[in-house]
This record gives sequence, structure tokens and C-alpha cells, in this order.
Amino acid sequence: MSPERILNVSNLDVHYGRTHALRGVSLSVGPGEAVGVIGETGSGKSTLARAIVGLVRPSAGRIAIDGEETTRYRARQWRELRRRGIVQYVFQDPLRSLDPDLTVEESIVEPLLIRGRSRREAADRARELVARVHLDEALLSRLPGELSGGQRQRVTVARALVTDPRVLILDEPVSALDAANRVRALRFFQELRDAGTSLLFISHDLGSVAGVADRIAVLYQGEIVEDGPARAIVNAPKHAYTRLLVGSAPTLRSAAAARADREALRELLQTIGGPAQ
Ligand SMILES: Nc1ncnc2c1ncn2[C@@H]1O[C@H](COP(=O)(O)OP(=O)(O)OP(=O)(O)O)[C@@H](O)[C@H]1O
Repeated sequence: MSPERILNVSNLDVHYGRTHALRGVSLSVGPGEAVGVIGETGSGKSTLARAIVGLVRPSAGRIAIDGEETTRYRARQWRELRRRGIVQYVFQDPLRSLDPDLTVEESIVEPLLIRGRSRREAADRARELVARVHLDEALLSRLPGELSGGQRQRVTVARALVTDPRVLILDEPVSALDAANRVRALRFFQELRDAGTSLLFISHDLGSVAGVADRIAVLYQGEIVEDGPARAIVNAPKHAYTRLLVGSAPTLRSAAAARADREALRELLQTIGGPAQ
């Protein structure tokens, strides 16, 4: 496996009893790269994420995180890896992943206090992180139940960032958000990626990952049927299932059509010697 990849999954198989949930899945994420995994419900997206963070045991294949092979890790080694916080998994449902009785500040600082940091240092870091996810500092004293869905989601991301992870796995990060929050969240994920955090986006919706992902892998019935640069997947999907996904994302289709029109016009202008804009 190439050492410069932050996350490397190769030929991964996962079984749940008789259900063969993942079949020969290979995927890699480089430093500061955003990779999207898209697929319909039941295609195996969450199973892949859960296998990467050690919550599901693969029946075959290999996983390496930041150059360290984790495939045969025992519980103690997983605990140590989680303590170091190199990989963080942000679950789909923020309400379920935040303790309802802890304030935003307590939720964010908890992992730091466990690591033995002082309360003062942890509180400073909480303020820094809420600013980073574009939340008002006044929300630090609120409980999760007193926040909007978009705010809660940013709190879960702030909490995941507290350990400076090299890779962040985001399970359906924008599907529960309204349009304005969705745009804001996607912009924020771009900032994170640009600052060097590797991102693995998991979603059923091609439209919500296409704008952020550098590469996209399409998961269908437990197998990756297509994998490539996001632009190629959207503009020239090869697999029939990917074509169906692109076809059912109207904004993507019209953006691709508009781009094709612009390119055709540019070519025409060049042939007739006009201004090539
Ligand atoms: N704990 C489990 N025990 C048995 N089968 C499971 C378990 N978890 C998932 N499965 C099965 O494995 C397959 C993949 O499920 P998975 O949850 O990974 O899909 P998904 O793409 O994340 O779906 P969704 O988008 O609905 O969350 C499905 O057939 C599912 O029924």
C-alpha cells in the first residue's frame, strides 16, 4: 500500500452472517484530499465507514490508516488509535451522537479532559473550534436540544476536530440540512480540506458531494462500480448505475449541459477566429 495515502482500503469484504455487505472494496484518500462515496440505501456505505474505524470486523482485505495497518487490531489497539484521534467518524444523526445533558462546551472539551489537558486549555480550544465551524461563542453554554439541526451538526464536527484528526469520515453530512445550511457546511468542508484534513464523505446524494469531493467512488450492492475524479464521474459516467445517479440530480445535469454548451461555443469561436473567452 502506498505510504503517502492517509487512508488505504484494499479488497475489503464484510459479511453480516449470510449478507455479503462489502465485496472487494478498494479506496484510498491522500493528504488534504476529499473523497466521496455515494450509493443508495443498503449499498454498504455505513458498513465501509464502520469497518474503517474498527466498529465492524472485515472478513477479508486490508485497511491502513496513516501508514499503520489496522486490519488485525485488537480492542486495546483500537482504543489507543481512537485516543490519538487520527481518524474521526461524524455520525449521520447529531442528536444521537451528542450527550443531551452536556452543554456544547462540555461536549467539545470532553475528549481533551480525558487526555489530561487542563480545564483552562480545553475551554480555550472549545472557543477556537466553535469559531472554526462558524458558530457563535454564545452557544457554548447551550444543550444540544436547544440548537438547530445545522448548529448541532457543526458542534459534532467541532468535537471531532478537537483531536486534530488526519482524516474525517462524514456520514451524510448535509442530507438533514436546509439549502442555506447545506451550502455553508459544504463551504466549511472545503476550508477544512484546504487546511490539510483528509475527508471521506458518505452520501446517497451525488449532488451533495460533487461540489466538494476531488474524487468519487460509486458503491452499488457492496461493490465499487466506478471510481474517478468528481468531474469525470459527473460529466462522463461510465457505469449504468452512475448514469442513473447523475440523471436523477437535475442541478448537476443542467450544470454539465451548460458547461458542454460553453465549451462547444468556445470551439466554434476558435474555428471562426472570434474571441475565445
Ligand atoms: N448489523 C447488521 N447486521 C446485519 N446486516 C446488516 C447490519 N448492518 C447492515 N446490514 C446490512 O448490510 C447491507 C449494507 O448496509 P449499510 O448500512 O452499510 O448500507 P448503507 O449504504 O449505509 O445504507 P443507508 O444509506 O440506509 O444507511 C444492507 O443489506 C444491510 O441490511
